[in-house]
Amino acid sequence: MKRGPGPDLIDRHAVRLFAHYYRSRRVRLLFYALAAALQSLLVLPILYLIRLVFDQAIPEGKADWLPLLGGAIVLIRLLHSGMALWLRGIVLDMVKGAVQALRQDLLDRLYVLSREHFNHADLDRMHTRIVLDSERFDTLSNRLLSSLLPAVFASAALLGVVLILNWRLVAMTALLLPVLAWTSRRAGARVKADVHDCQQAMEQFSKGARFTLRQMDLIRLQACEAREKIVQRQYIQALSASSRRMAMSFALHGQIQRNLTGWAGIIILVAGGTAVAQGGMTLGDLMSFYVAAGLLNGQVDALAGGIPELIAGQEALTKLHGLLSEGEEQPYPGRRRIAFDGGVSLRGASFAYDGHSVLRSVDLEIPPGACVAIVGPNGAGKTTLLGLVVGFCRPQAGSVYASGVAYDELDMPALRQGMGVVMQQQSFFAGTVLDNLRYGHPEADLEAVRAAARLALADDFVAALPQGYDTEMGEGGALLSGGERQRLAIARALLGGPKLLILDEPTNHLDAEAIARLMDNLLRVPNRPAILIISHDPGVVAFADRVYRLEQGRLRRVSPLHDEITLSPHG
Ligand SMILES: Nc1ncnc2c1ncn2[C@@H]1O[C@H](COP(=O)(O)OP(=O)(O)OP(=O)(O)O)[C@@H](O)[C@H]1O
Repeated sequence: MKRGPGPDLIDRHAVRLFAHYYRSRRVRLLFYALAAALQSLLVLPILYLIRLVFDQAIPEGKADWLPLLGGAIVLIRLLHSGMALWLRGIVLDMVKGAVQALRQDLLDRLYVLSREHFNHADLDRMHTRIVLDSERFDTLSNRLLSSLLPAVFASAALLGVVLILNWRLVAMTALLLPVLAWTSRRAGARVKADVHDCQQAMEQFSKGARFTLRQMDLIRLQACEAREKIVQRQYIQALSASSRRMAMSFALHGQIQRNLTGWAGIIILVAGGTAVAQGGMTLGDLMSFYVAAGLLNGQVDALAGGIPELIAGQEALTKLHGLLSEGEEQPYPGRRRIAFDGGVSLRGASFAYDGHSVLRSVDLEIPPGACVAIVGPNGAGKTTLLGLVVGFCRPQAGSVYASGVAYDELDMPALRQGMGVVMQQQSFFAGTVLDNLRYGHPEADLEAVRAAARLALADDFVAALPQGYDTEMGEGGALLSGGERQRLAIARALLGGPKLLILDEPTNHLDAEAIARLMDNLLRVPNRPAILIISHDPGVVAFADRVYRLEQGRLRRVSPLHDEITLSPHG
């Protein structure tokens, strides 16, 4: 597997993204930091009491002081614990709020991205990032605010204490600092590379598992079970090996830090013990110094031990930054809402996919209430043309208009409320027939749903299903036939009472009699919508008021009875 990123330990995009989600919480954060600092100061009276025990109570034989001093220390520790719990509550509120905001932004971002972006993106990877990396942001935030920030304050307070108690001893232990910094950087770079590899292996594994779940039919039909199992096993092995490597480098990092801070304790014992033996320091001073240094040691351990998690969180944030800032956005950002009458026109519209020209200066008029059919060979660009009408993509030249207003000005989600669309690949989710039909129109009552279903020739077969409209459809509508799905897709498109009905090959699962009945129904829909229909079926095209033929990027109007309507998909 490819090794991870270079030696730069800090990524500024990740830091900025983190700061972004805590900026609005900065007052709370400041309050929390002050409270955490106050909490860390509680160690001072404990150190003072320890000093009293060794410098006065024991040497002066004041045994009755000892329970009192011990009790005072216990009380201060209880106060410390109470504050710790209270601070934890504050941190959790902040962290969960920030994670919620990040997840919201990630999902909101999806609605901004264009259809082309989704067509090109690795959706499984995007899914893994949204779910796992936002969880890593949670872990990172918790670690940073709950343990690292208090550890910084506590370390500062304890450092002050040990400096006051004996700065020479501190200076001696400070000799270890350059070693600490150097090893930390080296070990950190290794941790970063291993974290990167492990997160990539996790994405690959997740992607593989989702492929198996989604493409089981394909795998079986192509007899690829054995091959898939080998590939999945490789992903699992890679994940296992990289997560082991990552855990080992976390452990190595921790051990190096712990050893170095442990050496500091030895220096204190040797140098401090010598000072006491030579009368340069009291035993009480040494004991409180030793306890303070021990506590400082614990805090430094907490700081150093958190570094691997910070690195893992940073990696996650870098990827999330990419998700939030990259990608092609939806083509029409307009806000204007209009009373849409179903009329759409394209004027001089040209469209190319990455330089591959599909539509050339196309003019198309769909008057309100008219039925317009488009025919043409496979790959001519009919679905692309439909994408322009729906506003999924915008022409590189020319414009599209709804009721005479350019799409550039329009609020597209509002405009689409006036459209009913049946794409070639219908979208159904695991849920009941009713859930699927009402998607987008939750207010529709059962009678309205049934009326739409009757027009789409779906009501009879749905009523005959075991649970009628409450029958489960399965993922993608897998529990129904192709023709049944097609009728339901048309019913859903009709449900909102659209002004423009757009149908891309809506009848390829229907027989001639069903097509005739369906077309007849569509033309008798109350408040008849305009209809744009792409079809190779003569039975469909015969119902159209206008027929256009799309070939080699050009759209020509042809007579419905004319020979030019070659309906074969092959031209
Ligand atoms: N998202 C895309 N990115 C790049 N090229 C695309 C994309 N979608 C379609 N194409 C290409 O654009 C051309 C027109 O495709 P389109 O789907 O519009 O044709 P069509 O007339 O609807 O075909 P069919 O009758 O087979 O459904 C084809 O050459 C196709 O390969």
